[in-house]
Amino acid sequence: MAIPTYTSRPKVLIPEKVSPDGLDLLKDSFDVDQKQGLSPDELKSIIGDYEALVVRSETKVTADLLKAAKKLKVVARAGVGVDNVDVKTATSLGIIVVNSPSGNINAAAEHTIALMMAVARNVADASQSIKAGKWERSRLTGIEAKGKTLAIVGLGKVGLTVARIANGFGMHLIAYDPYANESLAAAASVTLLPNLADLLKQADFLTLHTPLIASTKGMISHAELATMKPTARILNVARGGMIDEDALVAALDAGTIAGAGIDVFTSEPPQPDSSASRLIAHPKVVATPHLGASTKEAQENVSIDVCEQVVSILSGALPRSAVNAPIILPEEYAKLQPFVELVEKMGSLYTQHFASSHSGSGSAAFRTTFDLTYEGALAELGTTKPLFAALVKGLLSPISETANINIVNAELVAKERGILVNEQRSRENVDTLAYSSFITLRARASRSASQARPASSRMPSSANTAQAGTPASSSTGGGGAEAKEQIIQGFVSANKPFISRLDRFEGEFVPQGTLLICRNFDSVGKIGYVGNLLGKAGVNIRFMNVAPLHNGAGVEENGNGGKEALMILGVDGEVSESVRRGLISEEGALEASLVVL
Ligand SMILES: NC(=O)C1=CN([C@@H]2O[C@H](COP(=O)(O)OP(=O)(O)OC[C@H]3O[C@@H](n4cnc5c(N)ncnc54)[C@H](O)[C@@H]3O)[C@@H](O)[C@H]2O)C=CC1
Ligand SMILES: O=C(O)C(=O)COP(=O)(O)O
Repeated sequence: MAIPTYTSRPKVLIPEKVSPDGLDLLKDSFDVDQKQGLSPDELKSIIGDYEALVVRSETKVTADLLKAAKKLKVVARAGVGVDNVDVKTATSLGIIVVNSPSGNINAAAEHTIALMMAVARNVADASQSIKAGKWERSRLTGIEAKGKTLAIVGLGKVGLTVARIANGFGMHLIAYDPYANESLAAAASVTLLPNLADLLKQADFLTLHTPLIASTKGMISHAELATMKPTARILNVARGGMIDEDALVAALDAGTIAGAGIDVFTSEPPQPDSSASRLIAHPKVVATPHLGASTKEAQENVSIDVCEQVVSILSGALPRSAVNAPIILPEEYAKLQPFVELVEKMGSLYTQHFASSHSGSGSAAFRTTFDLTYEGALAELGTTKPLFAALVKGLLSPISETANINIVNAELVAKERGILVNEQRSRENVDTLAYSSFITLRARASRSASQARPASSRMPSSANTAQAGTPASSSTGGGGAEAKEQIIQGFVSANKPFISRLDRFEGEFVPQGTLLICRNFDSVGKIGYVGNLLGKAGVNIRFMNVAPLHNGAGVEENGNGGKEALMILGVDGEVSESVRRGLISEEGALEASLVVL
């Protein structure tokens, strides 16, 4: 991701109660709007103004909402579960979803223990009874945790923390989790069982700590409850949909389950007459309104955790806990950042300079294969995902409105557009060059004669290379019908990207601003001719570089012995199509293309 540029301060929307500790981190650089109680329609109507959205579990971040969020770069979930976020749609739109995977673990585990003890000792019932002026010691006799079997489904972060606390109570601990870490389980004195059925039979207390996913949705229903001891008590501080609420109410009514402590429901807040409401109302149930993460400490943790990540993302850096993006170590990303800019420029230069000869943007009919070779120190890097994303972004940004391409969606977008990229690492040539790393982009477009198109079709308007009567096979931009290899090479020096080779021509230039790239025979008067014409058109030349042929490759000479070269002009002011065309003449250039980088 290149560092984003904003015309005004980016805006962050907080539609739920999030601890101010994290929000303070945002306020220095961003406009932070806290707007609680918005309806889905109200949220949708304003989301288009925001670069970041920070939510907890109440806000439903649907596909509909995300599609209306034209500027959104990040959805930050101040908590663990992202089941209220349509991560798939966010991914396809290039929106990063981050969460706080460990900020509220302890709070959720302690709340589970609180519910377990409340259910074991009838705490809620006893409290209501005494407040009503009763003194019911006999009816409210409870059971002890010590010596009982606590059965844990999902031995992840919360499940293990519950196990460690329960171990101190002298409970017997068993768990079912096909993906659990065996040594962590053993260290917490938990015996892992191979299946759920065995676990359910032995449970005095059953507690659920998995995410709500296809394999856990409705995992405890009539059949499962029927296999449990009638004295068993059930706890759920994970997600509502994992227990069939109607089945649990029926088992509590029938006395085949003794009690339950429930924090999470299928509808939150519960709709009147819903299965969630019936469960909450049941006398054998201790219910809390999704309070697992609601401690001062946990809210501070998750708020700071996700707000730091929002700051990173909006500043062009990588988050540490992205749900839908590969994690890259910050130090590795820092090394890559200047090359990210270079590769994006190379991609954009390719599309603008070469695309007129074959659709470099990789439409279905013009499949182009790109080889990106990283040489030198870059060859040692662990990941090159940001470079891949930068190439896809660079290739497409001159011709597509969907500029929001990043490491989250680059692969998907490339696949959709038929862009094939092979990445290679090489240590060749390093010692012969002054800079320690450089990158070569080779593009091979293959198309059949039947796929040849009129010059105007699928052409980016800026990809305006034209030619002046020389053999097409030796051009740098426009070309004949045959598939050819095009090369762009670049390097970074003092954190600044440079292009060092453009096809058969070698010469350094900074890929920045508006450039006129002219191919011509290097002979007296050319520069004067071009300069004069641009001057008359009010176009100021900022710099000019001449790039001769690379290693004498494909030398062509005009009748007067003039060799081919590229003239690269950095210009200020608008270069009209007629001015560009005017550069192409006997006295001027053979080709001229205008690129904006
Ligand atoms: N009520 C609340 O306020 C809170 C609820 N939570 C919820 O608690 C749950 C657990 O959170 P963490 O422990 O942080 O997650 P985690 O990802 O660390 O652990 C989940 C565990 O479930 C296991 N698992 C996955 N599929 C399974 C299956 N089919 N059968 C058995 N085990 C399976 C995984 O292997 C993993 O070990 C999540 O649903 C989270 O949203 C977390 C914090 C607060
Ligand atoms: O972190 C989680 O998964 C939670 O369920 C906490 O939800 P909350 O942020 O309290 O709405």
